Amino acid sequence: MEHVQRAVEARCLIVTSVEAELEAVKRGIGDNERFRIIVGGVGQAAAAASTAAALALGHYERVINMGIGGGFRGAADIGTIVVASEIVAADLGAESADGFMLIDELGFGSARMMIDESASRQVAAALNAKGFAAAYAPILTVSTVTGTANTAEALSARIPGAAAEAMEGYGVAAAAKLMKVPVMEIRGISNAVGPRDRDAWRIKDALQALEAAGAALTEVI
Ligand SMILES: O=C(O)c1cccc(C(=O)CC[C@H]2O[C@@H](n3cnc4c(=O)[nH]cnc43)[C@H](O)[C@@H]2O)c1
Repeated sequence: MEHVQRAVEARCLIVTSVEAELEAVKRGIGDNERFRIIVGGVGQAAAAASTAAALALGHYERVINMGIGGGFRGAADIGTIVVASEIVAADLGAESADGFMLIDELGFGSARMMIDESASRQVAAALNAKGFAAAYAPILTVSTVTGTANTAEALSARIPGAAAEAMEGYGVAAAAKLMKVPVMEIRGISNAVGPRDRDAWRIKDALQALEAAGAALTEVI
């Protein structure tokens, strides 16, 4: 009888913004066919389009948005990792005389995307067990990198407990939701959220954190 050997299908789709992030995650994951990593571009629109296209063309059990991100002071230091407990579109809404209104208040769905809680908690725990500081907390998706203390404070007040911000999570999560696939977001922290100082970004530290997160994924997923 003819023996038919099926190629191992990637079960998990990982979406980064740029090539350097992909390479860092790849170093952590190693030669593991269960994971496929793509560069989805910067910003929610690029990330959503790339993720939706990949999910339409392949079968995946889960999607993970990974990359570097800004950490809120007192919640996530540079070089640490934040695993999202929820993904929040923090600047999607409307301004009013009474303050900012998230899309929930406008009646257009929710700014909050549920994540795969069990797997996310396990990844954070696995990282902490290995000595890498990993918080399990809300990650904000913003269209503009925060560049002032005022905006950092406003975002912290808007979403209590937020530990990090980045620019793609909500877009990836929107595509995953459409395709009914569980989603996660993991960020290696490169900079503090607040007054803009690009020279102070520690990208190497953040990419090393991402590498550790990639390795932890192979133990949990
Ligand atoms: O210059 C490099 O070598 C380099 C290497 C890896 C990544 C980058 C990026 O600039 C990635 C852009 C990506 O970063 C996220 N990000 C990082 N910090 C913040 C922040 O404070 N607020 C919002 N987003 C942040 C974001 O998701 C961008 O897509 C450069």
